[in-house]
Amino acid sequence: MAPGEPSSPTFPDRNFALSLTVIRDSRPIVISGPSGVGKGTLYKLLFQRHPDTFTLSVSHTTRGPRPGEQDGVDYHFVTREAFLELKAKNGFVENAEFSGNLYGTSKATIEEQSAKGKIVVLDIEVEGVKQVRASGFPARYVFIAPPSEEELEKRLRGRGTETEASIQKRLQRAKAELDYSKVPGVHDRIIVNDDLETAYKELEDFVFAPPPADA
Ligand SMILES: Nc1ncnc2c1ncn2[C@@H]1O[C@H](COP(=O)(O)OP(=O)(O)OP(=O)(O)O)[C@@H](O)[C@H]1O
Repeated sequence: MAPGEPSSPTFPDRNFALSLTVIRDSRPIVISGPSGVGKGTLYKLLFQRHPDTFTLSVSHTTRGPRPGEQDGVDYHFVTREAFLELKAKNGFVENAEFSGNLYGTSKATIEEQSAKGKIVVLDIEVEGVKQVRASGFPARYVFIAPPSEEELEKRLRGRGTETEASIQKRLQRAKAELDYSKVPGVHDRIIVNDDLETAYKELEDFVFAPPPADA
């Protein structure tokens, strides 16, 4: 190029180009799928490659904070009484009890996080997905499926975070989750997480797609 000649912008890669894309559909994104399928891996990549665009929803819980956990960052830590009061006021899009503790995603939290200009991502279980759908709260739904049950088991074992009993419980639950994912109209997109980069690109394309006319 001759000195003084105007330069045309060139993008080093597609990720950089996409990171400049303004997201057109601002509804929260509900990600579900069996434990160990790679949901966290996929949305962490999305957050990393598009800084300041997304935020993970902060749940309410009645369990006590673990060392290092911060109120308002990891969870909103509340008393059982406060949780039930909010639930009575229809303040949750979804809630559930696990091991004697209550967990839920509040409408106010999603609205506050959205008001900061971020796209809120919810990582929730199938029962939660059903509740968000039933609540009528506007959202889009993506299900992450494993290439096979064998591969799911391999990933759960490979992660090294679960006991044998926990692995069996998660695999059992995975069967019901995979069955539910086949019900027409529940999810807007089903992504098979076989090759990570391929699955990531599918997620990225879904997330940056314009809203449908009826959304
Ligand atoms: N496409 C892939 N190919 C191979 N391994 C993968 C792939 N995606 C994720 N993994 C691995 O699978 C394991 C489970 O992934 P991850 O923890 O993201 O699952 P998850 O769906 O978020 O699970 P949970 O619901 O229990 O939090 C991790 O060790 C991760 O590195």
